[in-house]
Amino acid sequence: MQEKGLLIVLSGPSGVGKGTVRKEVFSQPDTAFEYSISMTTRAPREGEVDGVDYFFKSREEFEQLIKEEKLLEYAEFVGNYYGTPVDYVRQTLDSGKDVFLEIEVQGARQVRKKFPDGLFIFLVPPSLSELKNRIVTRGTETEDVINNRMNAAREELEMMHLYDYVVENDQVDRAVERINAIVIAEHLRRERVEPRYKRILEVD
Ligand SMILES: Nc1ncnc2c1ncn2[C@@H]1O[C@H](COP(=O)(O)OP(=O)(O)OP(=O)(O)O)[C@@H](O)[C@H]1O
Ligand SMILES: Nc1nc2c(ncn2[C@@H]2O[C@H](COP(=O)(O)O)[C@@H](O)[C@H]2O)c(=O)[nH]1
Repeated sequence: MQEKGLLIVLSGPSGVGKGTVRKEVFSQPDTAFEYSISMTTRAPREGEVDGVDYFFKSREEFEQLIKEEKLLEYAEFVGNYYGTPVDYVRQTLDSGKDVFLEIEVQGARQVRKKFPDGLFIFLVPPSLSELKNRIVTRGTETEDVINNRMNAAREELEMMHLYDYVVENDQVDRAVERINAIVIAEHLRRERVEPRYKRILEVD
């Protein structure tokens, strides 16, 4: 029987660098994870592409997806819906590949209930002031939205004890190294060799 893949959930407060770290993980040529593209009702930011960054949906379309139980989890975050397509995640895990979700904390809690054996990683900033600095510097949010996201961040940081690992995003490359090391260790703990390392065991 095909061994199932590992569900890896990267979460943390808005602006901590989840998207940046995730993009760096996926820019590595030997990455062994499949990224699950989320659905959202948020308007695309400059440069964002439908089907690459998100599947952009109207509120009506999103609520229909909820009704049809097409989402593994969903949450309303600072006025917009975000959710993970369930069929993609289940099919990819069943094919033996690891799936990587980058989602906020309410959604991560829902996933934990459905996938208690998933690997849950919480990304933290070096400090709250650095977190604010990162959201402000990104330049994508209005002052009101920044304040709402900072208020949400304080509550979200209190959830870090619910995760398997906490990773500080002081520098992107260091955070990526830590995440890769955690995934390798988790595969070994579960007595599986991560697919990208199987070649080392191949006999010449
Ligand atoms: N280690 C880091 N050091 C300095 N700046 C960083 C670091 N990681 C990310 N950033 C910057 O912080 C800003 C926020 O990063 P990013 O958009 O990846 O955060 P996020 O957690 O995905 O946010 P959101 O949850 O709002 O989508 C970006 O401008 C990014 O370039
Ligand atoms: N619960 C979910 N949260 C998600 C999903 N996809 C992204 N996100 C998170 O939403 C916030 C805001 O994202 P932004 O792109 O508007 O800055 C951020 O924390 C994302 O990680 C999802 O499918 N489910």
